[in-house]
Amino acid sequence: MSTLLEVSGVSVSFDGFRAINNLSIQIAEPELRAVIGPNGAGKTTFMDIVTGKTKPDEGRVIWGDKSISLIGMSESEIAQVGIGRKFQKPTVFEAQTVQENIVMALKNPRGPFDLLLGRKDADQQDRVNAIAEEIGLRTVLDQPSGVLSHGQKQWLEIGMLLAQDPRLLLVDEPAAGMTPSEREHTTDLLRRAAQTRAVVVVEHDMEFVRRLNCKVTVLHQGSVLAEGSLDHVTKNQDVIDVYLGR
Ligand SMILES: Nc1ncnc2c1ncn2[C@@H]1O[C@H](COP(=O)(O)OP(=O)(O)OP(=O)(O)O)[C@@H](O)[C@H]1O
Repeated sequence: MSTLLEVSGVSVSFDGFRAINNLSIQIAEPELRAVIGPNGAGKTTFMDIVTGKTKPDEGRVIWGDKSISLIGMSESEIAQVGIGRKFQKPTVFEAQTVQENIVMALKNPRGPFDLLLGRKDADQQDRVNAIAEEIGLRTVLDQPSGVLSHGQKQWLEIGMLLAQDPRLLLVDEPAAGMTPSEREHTTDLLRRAAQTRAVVVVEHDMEFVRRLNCKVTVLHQGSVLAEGSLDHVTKNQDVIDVYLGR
């Protein structure tokens, strides 16, 4: 396991308010990490900084084996180095089938060179099938995405991100609005995805975080308040005071 992402001493202020305050977080590859914390702790802003949406006032964001700085890179450049982000609301193309949605998202869809080189449609279909299998939507590949349940749409969007083959996947509150069995499927899916890549999940639902069974980072006022196993951080008195005890 080596460090994939190193956020170090990062601060950012909005109109004089320090939303992120000397934040340092390291994510390994592969790793599954949960980020929790009270409203306004800076969880979304942390993801905004990693994806280039928000530029920090100070600090370093270092990526990959070559230790490149993500600061100064555009959002699309950052996506291209291998960082995918799933927002809370699913944004699948509802009129398109599950199959078509996954094909559209594939990193290297079949192009003119495939024809020249004699690569077959079957390669692409194998990839679509593998992703559909991984997200549990193999049996609904031909259905329009609009008819899927909320949970299925979330999985499809995760599948579309996996089709991009990211090295780091950032996932914002995946369990929101899901039924208990959909949550269970989602934890299994994320745990599987994190066997070969880094997956960072922001989530408020403690039962969901427990099922993820991974290292947890607790943010508070833009800094790391505690880090370790869920049992370790939930015993921390500061965490109880600012988050769990409320
Ligand atoms: N663009 C912005 N302009 C001004 N203030 C902002 C902006 N983005 C975030 N903030 C403030 O920064 C702080 C951290 O916000 P952030 O959304 O990162 O917290 P969060 O931990 O994701 O909260 P939640 O759990 O409610 O989603 C909040 O006080 C928020 O109001």
